[in-house]
Amino acid sequence: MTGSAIEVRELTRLYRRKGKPELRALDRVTLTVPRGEVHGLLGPNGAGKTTLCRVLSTVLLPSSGDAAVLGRDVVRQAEEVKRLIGIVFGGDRGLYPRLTGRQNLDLWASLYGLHRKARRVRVAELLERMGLSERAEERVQTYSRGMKQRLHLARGLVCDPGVLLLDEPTVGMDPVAAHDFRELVRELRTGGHTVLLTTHDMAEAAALSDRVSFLDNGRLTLTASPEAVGDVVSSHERLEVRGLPAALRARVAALPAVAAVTAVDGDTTRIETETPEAVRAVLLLLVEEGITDIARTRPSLEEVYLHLVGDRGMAVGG
Ligand SMILES: Nc1ncnc2c1ncn2[C@@H]1O[C@H](COP(=O)(O)OP(=O)(O)OP(=O)(O)O)[C@@H](O)[C@H]1O
Repeated sequence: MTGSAIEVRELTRLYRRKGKPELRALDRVTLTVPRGEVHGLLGPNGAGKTTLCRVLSTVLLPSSGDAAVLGRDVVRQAEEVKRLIGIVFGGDRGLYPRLTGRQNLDLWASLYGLHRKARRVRVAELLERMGLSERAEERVQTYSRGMKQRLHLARGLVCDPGVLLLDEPTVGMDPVAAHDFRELVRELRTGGHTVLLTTHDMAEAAALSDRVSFLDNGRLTLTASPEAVGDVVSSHERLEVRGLPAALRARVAALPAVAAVTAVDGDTTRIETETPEAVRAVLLLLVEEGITDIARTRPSLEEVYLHLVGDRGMAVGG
């Protein structure tokens, strides 16, 4: 395979389930992430993001297709791949709560075969970088979620990996902790690391990523720069109209490229459109019918994301 950081070709992963048909968690996924890129992998719950991370980190075997990290095949060269990647999961998984922050990192570094002296230096350096030095001698169970997550990131960086897999790293964090964490990811990118960031937070992906991909039901539906995602956003608009009679509501809903017409409250109707022409057509019709109480707004990134993935994406932001 090529010199890309991550190269995935026609990757399929099935899960066998008792008494049910096999579940296709990844369905012929093809993705190339060049070295030094922060790549956002977006998708609703169950889209297959974690499965892809697991295959890349050699924990799960592909059912078919290929995946390589820094040119090493995840199946045939699994041991090499393990040394080239760092994995950071959201939540509490993988930390020992009764050990201190320093002990956790030291343990991890010893698993990577770092000797005592090198370990001490590396662990101190990472604690400092993550802003955890002051609390390093305290048990992890006393840490806030944001601190745990920074410790996770430090753990992922112990072996100075070329490729970092961040799986929902800011899930459950308060906004300040999430902001600080994102700053760290930006620093990593400046330092030349390649990052695959899985998230269902579209705004986070857009803020951090050079490119983003959308995974839905195991299929990769789109890979684009966040700016291009912005184009998707700007082609969607939302009108909020007061006093729209039911008969007129039905006529609006029947116009081409009108995505949704929903009641917001007793008197307000929300009309979502997918093209600039649709906005014009709706406005013309409303004005013709004497309806003038209309507000135009842009949907949030999350809302566009919902459009892309449908109601399977209802857990967005959750
Ligand atoms: N060990 C397993 N056995 C059977 N099905 C599984 C297993 N692990 C995951 N799945 C299923 O595979 C699909 C993809 O799951 P995966 O965890 O990769 O999604 P995800 O995008 O990471 O979701 P989330 O955002 O909820 O973490 C889901 O339908 C899930 O229920």
